[in-house]
Amino acid sequence: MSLSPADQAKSAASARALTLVEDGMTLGLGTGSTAGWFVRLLSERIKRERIRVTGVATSSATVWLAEELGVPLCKLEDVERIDLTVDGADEFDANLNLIKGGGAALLQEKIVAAASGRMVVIADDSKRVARLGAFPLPVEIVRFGWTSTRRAVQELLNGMDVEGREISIRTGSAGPLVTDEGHFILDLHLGQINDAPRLASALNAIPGVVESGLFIDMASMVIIGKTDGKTEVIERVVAPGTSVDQAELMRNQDS
Ligand SMILES: O=C(CO)[C@H](O)[C@H](O)COP(=O)(O)O
Repeated sequence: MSLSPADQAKSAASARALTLVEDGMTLGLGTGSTAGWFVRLLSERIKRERIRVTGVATSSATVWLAEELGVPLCKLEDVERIDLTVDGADEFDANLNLIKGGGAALLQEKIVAAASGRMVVIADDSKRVARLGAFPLPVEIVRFGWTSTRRAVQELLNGMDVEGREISIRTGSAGPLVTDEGHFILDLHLGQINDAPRLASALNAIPGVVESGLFIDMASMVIIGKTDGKTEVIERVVAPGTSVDQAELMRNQDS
């Protein structure tokens, strides 16, 4: 079967991430088309090599996919720790900070990533940016009083170093889209975010905001799949959670 260039890139990144998987691991399974590739390749490896791994899914969509492909799952509440999470991203920058949530799964994705020893992002080159923000930033909010929360987010943006300030409510087939956790999503059209850590903290301080799609200092590695099947790895050498200023990043190119 010949793959489209986009799928070639996603599958190359996923195959490289699969080499990090060891027998006996508990794995966080991300959401989206790239993470879907990882789940498919993982299922093939489980069947081929009979490795015993357990997945923790980050969305109902990933639960369905993993179940269909025979990848064993457990709930996050039933495990003490996740060894490795592999997930996609909507944008990543040179500090390995991310925008996630294009697939509306940012809340479970962030909880799973935070519970993981290591978060590895798989992506193609289109997700690499000099500054985060061209992709609308998803912010998950509770439904109660959501228009007040939107106003509070708007007021916050007025004092933030961003390029644009438009906010939209994400819609599904019948009004506002409801996430797996029963919330709404605001999409913040910011163009460019000049201080992502500050914006992430400020958003989380607003009552009614559950989480934003800014993943700051959470990823330890980004694997970039190329359309020719090669990969590039960007790795954070220091432990996740250390400040960006201290983070030294190492690049290595596959041949
Ligand atoms: O954050 C996500 C879902 O909430 C996805 O990881 C992100 O949207 C990337 O998806 P894709 O791999 O399909 O481009």
